[in-house]
Amino acid sequence: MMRSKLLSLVPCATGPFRTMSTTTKLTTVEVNDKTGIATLTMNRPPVNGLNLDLLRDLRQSIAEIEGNKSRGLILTSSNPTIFSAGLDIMEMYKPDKERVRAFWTALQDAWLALYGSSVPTAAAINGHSPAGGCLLATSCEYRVMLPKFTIGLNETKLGIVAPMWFMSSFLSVLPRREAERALNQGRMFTTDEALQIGLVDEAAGTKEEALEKCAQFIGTFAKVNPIARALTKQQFRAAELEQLESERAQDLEKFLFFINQPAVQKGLGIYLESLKKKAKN
Ligand SMILES: CCCCCCCC/C=C\C/C=C/C(=O)SCCNC(=O)CCNC(=O)[C@H](O)C(C)(C)COP(=O)(O)OP(=O)(O)OC[C@H]1O[C@@H](n2cnc3c(N)ncnc32)[C@H](O)[C@@H]1OP(=O)(O)O
Repeated sequence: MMRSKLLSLVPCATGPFRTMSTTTKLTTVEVNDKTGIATLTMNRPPVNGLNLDLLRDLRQSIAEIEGNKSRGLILTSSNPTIFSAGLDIMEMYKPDKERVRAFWTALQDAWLALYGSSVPTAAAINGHSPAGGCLLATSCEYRVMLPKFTIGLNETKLGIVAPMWFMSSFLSVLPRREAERALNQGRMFTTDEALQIGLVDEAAGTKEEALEKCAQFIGTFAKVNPIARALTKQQFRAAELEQLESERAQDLEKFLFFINQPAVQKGLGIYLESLKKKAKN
């Protein structure tokens, strides 16, 4: 994919300074040359639905951030009210056989890249973050969320089951008892509830404040040996990463089998209709 490079002047909390910015249609990477922190912004209107292209783009941007020696990665959204609406249901509803395989493989790749990233990661959750959106946020090491939005793994409410590795990310943030209950209920948490339970680490009043708090978190590693930090993080996350790495073919087949069940297709169709009806009103 062609990626246009440009240098731009952007305002930020500590004043305007130069950032190196790489833009594709679906994500933007901006590296602040003072802090060395990269901001990875999802930009797929209307709701940052995670489709094949966005997932591939995310993975490519994560690799680029690791390759350019950034000091950390902040994941956020260009949409002022939606971090990500999760997986694009259109990829799973009446799917094309080859595309849906590529889609799930791209999701596995994106998760492995983000959860296993060697750089410190934080999510500035500047909007709603259901299901796959929550997966991305909980794959990061730190979360800062803006008020009056919701976050959670709501899969059971859609009649689908969050795979084990979705649960792994959730479990790396929440105590097992809370995680199990929330997943079984398909519960969406408000910002206040998420803060209270520990699903997010901090609340912020504005996106700028959220980005600043994420940068402060990444700054806490300034005096830590980066190789020791990265290896320590990898050791913590190795079991979950290895599990998906070793079972990804079976995971794909399980997904395909599940998603092709007539009852699941029917449920997704009804859910899509309800979303579209709501959007019209
Ligand atoms: C035994 C083991 C078996 C293992 C099998 C594994 C199977 C597991 C498979 C998958 C796991 C699934 C993970 C997911 O992420 S599923 C997606 C879940 N997401 C949601 O439920 C969110 C749905 N969306 C919303 O709640 C809202 O849209 C919102 C809060 C994000 C934003 O609200 P608002 O700003 O009011 O926008 P609209 O609702 O009006 O939406 C605008 C537009 O976008 C469409 N849309 C919204 N979300 C999605 C989506 N996730 N996918 C596709 N399209 C979406 C919506 O329909 C509107 O469209 P329009 O009418 O054409 O404009």
